[in-house]
Amino acid sequence: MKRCIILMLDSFGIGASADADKFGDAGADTFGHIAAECAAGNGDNAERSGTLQLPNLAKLGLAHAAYESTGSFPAGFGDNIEVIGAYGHAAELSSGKDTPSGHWEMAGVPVLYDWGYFADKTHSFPKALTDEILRRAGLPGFLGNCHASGTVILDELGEQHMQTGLPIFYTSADSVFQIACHEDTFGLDKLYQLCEIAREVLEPYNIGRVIARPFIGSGKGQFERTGNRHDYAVEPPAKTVLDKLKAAGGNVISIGKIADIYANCGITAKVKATGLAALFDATLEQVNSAADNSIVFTNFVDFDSQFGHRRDVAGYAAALEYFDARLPELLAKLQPNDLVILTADHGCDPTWRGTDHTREHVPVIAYGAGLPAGSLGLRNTFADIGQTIAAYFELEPMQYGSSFLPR
Ligand SMILES: O=P(O)(O)O[C@H]1O[C@H](CO)[C@@H](O)[C@H]1O
Ligand SMILES: [Mn+2]
Ligand SMILES: [Mn+2]
Repeated sequence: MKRCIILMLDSFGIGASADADKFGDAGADTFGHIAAECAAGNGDNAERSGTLQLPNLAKLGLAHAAYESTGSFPAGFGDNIEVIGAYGHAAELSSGKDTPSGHWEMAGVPVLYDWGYFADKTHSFPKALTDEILRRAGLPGFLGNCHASGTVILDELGEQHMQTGLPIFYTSADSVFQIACHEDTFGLDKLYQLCEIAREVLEPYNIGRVIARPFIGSGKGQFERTGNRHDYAVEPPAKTVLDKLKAAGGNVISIGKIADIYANCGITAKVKATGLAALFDATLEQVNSAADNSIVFTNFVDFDSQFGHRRDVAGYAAALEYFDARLPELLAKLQPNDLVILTADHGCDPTWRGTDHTREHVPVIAYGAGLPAGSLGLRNTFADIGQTIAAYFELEPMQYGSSFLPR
């Protein structure tokens, strides 16, 4: 029986990579800075306090991977534990530090071209673009037209949106066109239709994702984004290891955002879940039932969207501790030959300036399938994971990456 369980901790970087300076991210370290802030007493909230405690992740090799990435153990972690997993840190080959690039590269397909970006912080979108979207949607105008944090812009423009019915268009340092609309006053279906129009009109602009950002609430300070977020990604530029397993008759079970991020390519089943707890529950359920030749692939988006982009150190720490506490439940469900991979798609250091992603190494933790415990060292591309998965399922090798599975 062969099953691979991929746990993608969205944004959980473990230290700046050699090329981080090109992104303004030299010194960023999502894991290290969260641990340092917690140890300094700056990571307390209603749910947690004090030093960051991740005993189960550390046992798999997470802290050792961070040590090899940065040259020091994160505060509160050390060499005083027996590591049972194979652990490494991987640099990104793709030119961007965005979610699709990180996910596709992990699955064997780095993005070596540049995405289109809306670089201007204000008046971000070309008039011809927004005119065409509005014309096709039959709307008289729009709000926003800037770089923004998706929660801050709701406080700024949410009420005006409810009064006027005009959608909020915004972007960020990522290759994204985001549309925020109220679920009740604008309507969810109308928002999805608008996003589909935008996806079409954006074709020549080479933008990675259009994202529907529905929200609810009555006014400033009350608005909340809902789990009905939907990402409209372009398709990966080549076949990923997911496509290859699907073509070979295997199962690829998406939990959470995975199917959206791969534009449904290589996916055979989709499970929706919102929030860290529900995503973890859904993962356990699928690990219970997944057949031979399956990938169970979960994106834990909250680390990124709720805490990394929100620059919420305590929230990020609490979420990590929650994930860590539940990890033994997953390990207890594994079949003898199952392979667990724990990784991330980029960093999003909550102590860093701004609200964008950070260019970092990601953890490469592999456990099971007869892999010996110990260091996998620096991996030059996230695609080493995809190549490993291809080797595990005895699929034809991917173009990029080297497998770390013992032969
Ligand atoms: O601030 P919010 O809307 O969460 O946006 C974040 O989420 C988007 C997709 O990752 C990026 O554009 C990033 O800036
Ligand atoms: Mn991401
Ligand atoms: Mn993000």
